[in-house]
Amino acid sequence: MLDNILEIKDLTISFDGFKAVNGLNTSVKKGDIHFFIGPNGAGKTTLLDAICGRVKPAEGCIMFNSLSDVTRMSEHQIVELGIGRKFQVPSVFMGITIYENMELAAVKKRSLYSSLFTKLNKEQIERIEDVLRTIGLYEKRYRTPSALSHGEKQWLEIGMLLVQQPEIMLLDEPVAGMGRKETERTGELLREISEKCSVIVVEHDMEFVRECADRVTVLHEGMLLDEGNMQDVQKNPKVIEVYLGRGGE
Ligand SMILES: Nc1ncnc2c1ncn2[C@@H]1O[C@H](COP(=O)(O)OP(=O)(O)OP(=O)(O)O)[C@@H](O)[C@H]1O
Repeated sequence: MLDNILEIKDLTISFDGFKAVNGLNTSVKKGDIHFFIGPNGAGKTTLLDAICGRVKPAEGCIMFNSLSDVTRMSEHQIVELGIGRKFQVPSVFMGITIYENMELAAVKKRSLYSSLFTKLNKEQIERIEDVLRTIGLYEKRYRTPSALSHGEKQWLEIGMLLVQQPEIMLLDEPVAGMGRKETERTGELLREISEKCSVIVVEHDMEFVRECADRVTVLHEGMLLDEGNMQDVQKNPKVIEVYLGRGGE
């Protein structure tokens, strides 16, 4: 369907015969903030790994814009296609300024070596400044990232993805370690981002999911347990059981 940016069809991912994702069918709509939730080991991170090409499935496909099956593409090709991922492990360079980090990210599609010797054009400079304002770091742009709070560092990483103008942004627990205020600000940021780009989030913070999600998919043992808006999903007895059964919320 045209309003789906991503369609996951019969996806199975095995590790030595163990199915971390098992016959999954779901889709992500253009412009949605779509959360994947579920207890530990449900297969959420493995799914993100498959979308960005880190792992290859045993079966099934992941269609981007109904045209390209990303499971047949390399990680690099998937980035080129417009799917960007923020990992939990930080990827900012601490020894250069926030602005320089953004510059590198803006030309990242080339090699790091050529990035260092490429002058940015006017459009790229404007884009960097726009993104710096969006993530609230414009005033601090000439400082190094070490001066930033935990939340601000996360926003910088989100900004470094955003400046590459992806069509889908994949975020793995973006609010882990943040306080309430920073979490709320992250929610507002994702809302703003979703006007231009679909956002897929793996998350354990249920309050954040409630505040932010357009749509939620609940995974359990690699399979789809429920899907819909958070209000309905959290009432589903099967969903309550898998969370309570594991000492979750
Ligand atoms: N490279 C791997 N080799 C073997 N097993 C793996 C590998 N990666 C993940 N698994 C297993 O697949 C299952 C799903 O893992 P995954 O990390 O996707 O779960 P998750 O839902 O992201 O969990 P969490 O919320 O704890 O991060 C787990 O049982 C995990 O041990």
